[in-house]
Amino acid sequence: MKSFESLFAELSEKAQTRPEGSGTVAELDSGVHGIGKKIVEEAAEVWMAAEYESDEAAAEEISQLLYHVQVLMLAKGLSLEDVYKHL
Ligand SMILES: N=c1c2ncn([C@@H]3O[C@H](COP(=O)(O)OP(=O)(O)OP(=O)(O)O)[C@@H](O)[C@H]3O)c2ncn1[C@@H]1O[C@H](COP(=O)(O)O)[C@@H](O)[C@H]1O
Repeated sequence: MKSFESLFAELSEKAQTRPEGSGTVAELDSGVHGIGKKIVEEAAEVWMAAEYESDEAAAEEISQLLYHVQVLMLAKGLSLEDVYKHL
C-alpha cells in the first residue's frame, strides 16, 4: 500500500523522467492554473462524498485530492519538508 511519502517519491520520479502516458506529466504540463482547478474539483467531490456517499467513496475522493495536491507541490517545487514544517 502506498503512503503519502511513497506517492510523492513516485510522482517526483515521474516529473523528472517524464514517461510517456503519465497522467502526472500531463497534469504538470497544464500548469498551476490547471492543477488548481483539479484541486478545487476534487475538494468538492470530497465534500459531496463525505456528506452523501459511503465512507469508502469518501476515502477514494480524499486519495484523489491528496494526489492532486502533490502534483501542485511538484509544479511549485515544494518539498514534503516545506509543507510539514507548518504542521
Ligand atoms: N493516485 C493517483 C491519482 N488519483 C487521481 N488521479 C487522477 O485524477 C483524475 C481523477 O479525476 P476525476 O475524479 O475528475 O476523474 P475523471 O473525471 O475520470 O478524470 P479526468 O477526466 O478529469 O481526467 C483521474 O484522471 C486520475 O487519473 C490519479 N492519477 C494517478 N495516481 C497515482 O499516481 C501515480 C502515477 O500516475 P501516472 O503519472 O499516471 O503514471 C500512480 O501510482 C497512480 O496510482
